[in-house]
Amino acid sequence: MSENLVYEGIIEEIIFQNDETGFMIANLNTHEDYICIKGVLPFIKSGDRLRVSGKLEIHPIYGEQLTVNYLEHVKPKERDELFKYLSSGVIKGIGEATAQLMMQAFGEEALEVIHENPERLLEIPGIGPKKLEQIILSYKEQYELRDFIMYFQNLNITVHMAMKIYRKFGLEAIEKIETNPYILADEISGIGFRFADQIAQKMGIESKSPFRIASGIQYILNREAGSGNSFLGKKTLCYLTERELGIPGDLVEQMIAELAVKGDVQVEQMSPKIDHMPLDHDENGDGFTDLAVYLPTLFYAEQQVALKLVKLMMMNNQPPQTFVDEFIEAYQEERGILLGQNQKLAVTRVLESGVFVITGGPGTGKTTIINAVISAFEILDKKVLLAAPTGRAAKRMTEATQRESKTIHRLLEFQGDMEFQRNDQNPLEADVIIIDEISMVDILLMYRLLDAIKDGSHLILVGDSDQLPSVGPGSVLKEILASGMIPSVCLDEIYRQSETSLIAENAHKINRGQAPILNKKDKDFFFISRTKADQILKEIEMLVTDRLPNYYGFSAMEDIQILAPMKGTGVGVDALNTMLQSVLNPKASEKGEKKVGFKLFRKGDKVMQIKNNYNIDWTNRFGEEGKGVFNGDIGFITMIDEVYREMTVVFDQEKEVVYDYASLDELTLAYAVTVHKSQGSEFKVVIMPVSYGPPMLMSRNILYTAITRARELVVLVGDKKYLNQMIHQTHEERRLSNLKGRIAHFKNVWEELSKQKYN
Ligand SMILES: Nc1ncnc2c1ncn2[C@@H]1O[C@H](COP(=O)(O)OP(=O)(O)OP(=O)(O)O)[C@@H](O)[C@H]1O
Repeated sequence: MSENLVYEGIIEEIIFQNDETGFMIANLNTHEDYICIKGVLPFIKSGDRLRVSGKLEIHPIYGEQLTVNYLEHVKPKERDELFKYLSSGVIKGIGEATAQLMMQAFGEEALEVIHENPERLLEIPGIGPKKLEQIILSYKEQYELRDFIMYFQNLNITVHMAMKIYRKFGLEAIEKIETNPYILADEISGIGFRFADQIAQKMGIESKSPFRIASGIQYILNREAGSGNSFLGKKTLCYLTERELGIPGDLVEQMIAELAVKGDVQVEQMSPKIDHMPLDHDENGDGFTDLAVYLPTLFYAEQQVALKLVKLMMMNNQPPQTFVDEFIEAYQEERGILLGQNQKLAVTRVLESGVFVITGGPGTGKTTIINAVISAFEILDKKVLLAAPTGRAAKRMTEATQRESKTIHRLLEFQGDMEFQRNDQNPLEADVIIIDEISMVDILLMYRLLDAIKDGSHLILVGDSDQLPSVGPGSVLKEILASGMIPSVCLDEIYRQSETSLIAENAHKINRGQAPILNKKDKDFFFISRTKADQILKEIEMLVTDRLPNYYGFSAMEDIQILAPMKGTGVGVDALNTMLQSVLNPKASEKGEKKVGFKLFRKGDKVMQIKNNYNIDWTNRFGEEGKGVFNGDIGFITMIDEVYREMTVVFDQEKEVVYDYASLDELTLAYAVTVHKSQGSEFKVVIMPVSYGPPMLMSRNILYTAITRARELVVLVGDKKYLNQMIHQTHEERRLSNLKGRIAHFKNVWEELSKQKYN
């Protein structure tokens, strides 16, 4: 191993620099020699004097290079050097003439003056208050920000992340973090509690410190929100925090009370009617338990969603019944169809309701009703807007209605960082808003949507309540339906007639607990019996690499999606991805690769974004730019760049996104994905292994969601015993939220108030 070498010199030439990552290659003039240095060297400029240490390595093309592991700025030594430095333009606002005057006025103390008494610069002719401000700012950037980043580098925080911290807190960040490193977890997306905890340990923060406990509680509530829960019972919260932090429970309980007083959590009596974790039951086991603890954002969102739904429901203008009857007649004639009983009811009631929910499985006519409703409102001269939670769902809606449909984020003019241009101050200019795939909308997005809808508008929510719930917290669609307060129609008759398709029919059968029709000649629903994991894997490999592309013409990469109920196990997503990557995109010398933990990415791989990133930039081939890649978006790796430490992914064949290596944890291989992650997407072909797994994941809900993702073909590979198990396992994931209760509460309050008004 080569030893650490130290050099001092002036940066003569910058060969390469990436501002985002801080990575740089430069020539250092040591007066005796030129050394090529490289590494993460943020904010270095030509003319800087540095002391660097690192190891010498031989690059096959560029020869000797020093990989820097430590860097220190050294003040320019000689008068000449100082003048050269000041006049180089490194500090904005100081050019050659000003540098000359500064040297005359302050001599070798010139830099100290900028640093310690910058107002003395006003003595120099040509420097007024405005220029002084510019000089101070640029100097800060040159020196302080550089030291700031070095400070974070020592804590293993990347330049990218350090800049995020700087943008949030400014230079005071260091002081703040030294007082309470957990603010990083609270305030900076991308830094979780565990990482902040490691930093805290490095800094010697005590395990029972109040910051640690407070941050731990917020962490648990956030983690639970990530699994769908809007709140936690206090006992469960105490237990989980105690276990995570390894501290006594009474300290946690005390901190919950303190946080509640400060408004950092919201606490309310838990209703006996809502779901509980086992721990939340009281000793008598009668189900009436202690307190529900919410993160304030979730509490507020739940309250506001309930309130706004009730408001919209209570305020609306009804069209005359004659219009509705005549419209239905005309629509049926125009389309050459006879609407079913429930379909007619849906159209009629949508027109007279402020909020209306249309649910139904595949092929039950949801899109047909959306189209009818749009026509009716347009005849009534109402402005209609359409949206769906994902890009794919919005695209499908556009195709089905021949009208523009946007993602909800776009509709609300998303600005990044959970900021939306459309809100109660600047509501959507529409009389009617129709949202498809509502089962995917979580409570936070629902709140943002409702916030931007004017009182008196019509809101129509369309979806399939048998799909899995949203990835984010809450169970919006199910709770709205369960409240029994918001008008809705469930379409239950299948209209999709097809000689060859069994997908919709089987989906409905499965939903009723009946066995699906399998393996009929010339149909689109197959089951291949294999019992052992390696046989299932082999069969899937053959289908993807040979039979489906060669005999049916499906593209293995674009058309076929493998869905699996779980990640682990012999036929889980991880095992499938390893196998499929090796056969569909094998290693080759010209393909770049990047390993992140256990994950290996290779140029050409199919990948999926696994969390919402509202701030990441994309560009497309038309030069358009935008922000945001969302949980479940699928794309392909087109470039892995070791020098820039970046990976480029193209989503939807057009949106190009560049990922810094530091954010590769937002991606995963996607030859196979979990059924949960596939929600809201559709694929031509779905293949699913059906094998042993935990009962929670071997459920009807998962099977139903998986097969309803397929447009043209479903192939299940596995053991019939487990297929039957899935059809009969109706246990659903339990989510802690109380939208239902709040809707009922606000409706009662509204009715009471209305009565008082008229008495
Ligand atoms: N009353 C009806 N009479 C005849 N055909 C109908 C009727 N309602 C719907 N259809 C037809 O049934 C098919 C499925 O309807 P539609 O696409 O509206 O259902 P969907 O619930 O939106 O389905 P999916 O959710 O699977 O997209 C379409 O071809 C549609 O034209």
